[in-house]
Amino acid sequence: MPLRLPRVLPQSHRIWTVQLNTWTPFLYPFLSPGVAARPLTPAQSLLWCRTLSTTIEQPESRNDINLVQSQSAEEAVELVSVQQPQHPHAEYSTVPFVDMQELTLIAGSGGNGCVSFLREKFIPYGPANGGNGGSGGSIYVQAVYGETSLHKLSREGTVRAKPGRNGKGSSINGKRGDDVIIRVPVGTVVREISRWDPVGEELEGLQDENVDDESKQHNHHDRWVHYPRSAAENVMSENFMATKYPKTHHLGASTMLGITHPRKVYLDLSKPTMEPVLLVPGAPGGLGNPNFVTDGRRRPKFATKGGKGIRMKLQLELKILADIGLVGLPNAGKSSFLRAISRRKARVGEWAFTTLAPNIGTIVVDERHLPPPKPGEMQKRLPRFTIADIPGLIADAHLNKGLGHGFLRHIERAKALCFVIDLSREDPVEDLKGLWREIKAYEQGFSGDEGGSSVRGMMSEMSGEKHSDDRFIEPMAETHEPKRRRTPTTTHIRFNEEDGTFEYFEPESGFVFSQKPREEAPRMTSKRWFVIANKADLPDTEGKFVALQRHLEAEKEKRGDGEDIGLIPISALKQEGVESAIDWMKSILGFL
Ligand SMILES: Nc1nc2c(ncn2[C@@H]2O[C@H](COP(=O)(O)OP(=O)(O)OP(=O)(O)O)[C@@H](O)[C@H]2O)c(=O)[nH]1
Ligand SMILES: [Mg+2]
Repeated sequence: MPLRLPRVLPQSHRIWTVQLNTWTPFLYPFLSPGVAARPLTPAQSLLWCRTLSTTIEQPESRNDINLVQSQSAEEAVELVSVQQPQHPHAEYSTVPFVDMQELTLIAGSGGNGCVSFLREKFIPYGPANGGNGGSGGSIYVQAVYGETSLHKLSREGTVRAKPGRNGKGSSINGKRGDDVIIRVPVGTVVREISRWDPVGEELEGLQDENVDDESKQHNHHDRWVHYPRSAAENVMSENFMATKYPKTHHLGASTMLGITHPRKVYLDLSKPTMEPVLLVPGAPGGLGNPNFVTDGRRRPKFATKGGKGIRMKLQLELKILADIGLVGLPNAGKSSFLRAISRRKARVGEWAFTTLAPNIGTIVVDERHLPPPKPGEMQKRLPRFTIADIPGLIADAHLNKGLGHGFLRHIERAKALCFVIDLSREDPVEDLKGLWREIKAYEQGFSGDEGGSSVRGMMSEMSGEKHSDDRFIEPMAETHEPKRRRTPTTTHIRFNEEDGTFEYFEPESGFVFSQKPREEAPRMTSKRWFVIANKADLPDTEGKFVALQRHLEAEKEKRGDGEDIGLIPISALKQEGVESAIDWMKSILGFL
């Protein structure tokens, strides 16, 4: 009878040590060319089975690791190479991550005006009563908590607002087209690339917000109007148009856009926005024939067509907001460290570039148990801070080596940088210097990828600008959905003017939290920073730690401000020393 081998081993019997000479040829034939060509004989298969049944089972906890290690010197040697944690796949977050996205917006076209006359018995030539066309829907953007990536938008490519309906007889005006609100994560920068009038020609004569021109930067907000939704509606309302811009109806949508957005759109949504902010206004509707009645022309037999919706191409760039950013070479143990100090299940692997997208871990500073809120009261949120783990940097990352240094944008606004250094590497001091070189190259906007550099330079120049009305937001909402209501909803998030906090409702838990708005972030090289010397559990790392210590003392001398640069030896794997690392973070962020 042929021997049947189990195809998948049960989880509890995962192999930790194996006798290479018996099963390697079976799984990895290329490792042993002599045996590779031959299939296993039943006797060999039997031997392989027996080997499996006598292997050491995967320990369930770290204590078990120690137990197993202490069994015998020989087994311990074999275990050294395999004692890395094996996290089940289910632990890893699978939410896709997109931090750069281009979008084309198409505002709604206006409905046509109607030609109609009153028809009633005994009134042979009734007056004109054609309704106006409804204006097209506008497109707005709103930054909300609860969104973490631009991936929902990446499915879209083009966002269209609904067109206005045509006017009807009996003076019935056409319905307005529904608006669209694009919801983006807090930390998104919105930048206009180009806009087209409905005929398809690019609009000219628009001035870019140019970083070279310093005077422009300084009073950027004095001259640059970003309309919150209510103001935008006012601007677009018929009365406003009729009184201030009587010819707008005839000039069409591009004139309207020229009024609402005289310059290219540049929005730095580093805080939640109270109201959706206007990106492109819907085109005005056409006028019905009563608008053209004059003394000499009592019964005009014409009306105007609605304007065509304007198009705008945008670039959205997400810069995740975290209080502390982890910077390190691949494999330094950044994700292991994040795992050790927070509940974030970041993927850990013994190969470079395990992390391909940023992970954010949250640390609750004070673990007190807060009593549930009394009826009508809000639950206060415990003080907390966030840490961003980004993919590793390698030397010359700014020349697009490895994953490049683009992920640094996610820690650009962090309050402090935490360098994670691997003590098992040859020269940790040189590693630290290399990381600084990359950070400086990033700050100078130097990038191997041509397209990104100027944008990045521009954005880092402009980051930190304040935006006006950031008070009410809706978290956890659909990325964009047609908005039927005309007034913004204010139930989910409220800005508490007294203590300067945002209070917001978390639908899942039913709790209401409050959070302080973020302060301005310092530039990369002027941020506070400290070093975590990881893998201190490995032998022969003391000398390297001392060398690192000397280097930082010399740096402190150079800086001359007398402030210590933190250097904390830890083992992220064994969770040793991580408490001091957390304390250091707390003190930097002002929690201690
Ligand atoms: N001995 C020892 N190994 C560690 C320690 N911390 C992490 N490691 C191992 O180092 C390897 C890399 O760990 P990761 O946390 O994935 O490193 P990373 O810096 O996130 O790597 P990338 O995501 O590739 O940039 C894994 O095999 C870890 O188990 C430690 O304190 N001691
Ligand atoms: Mg990682």
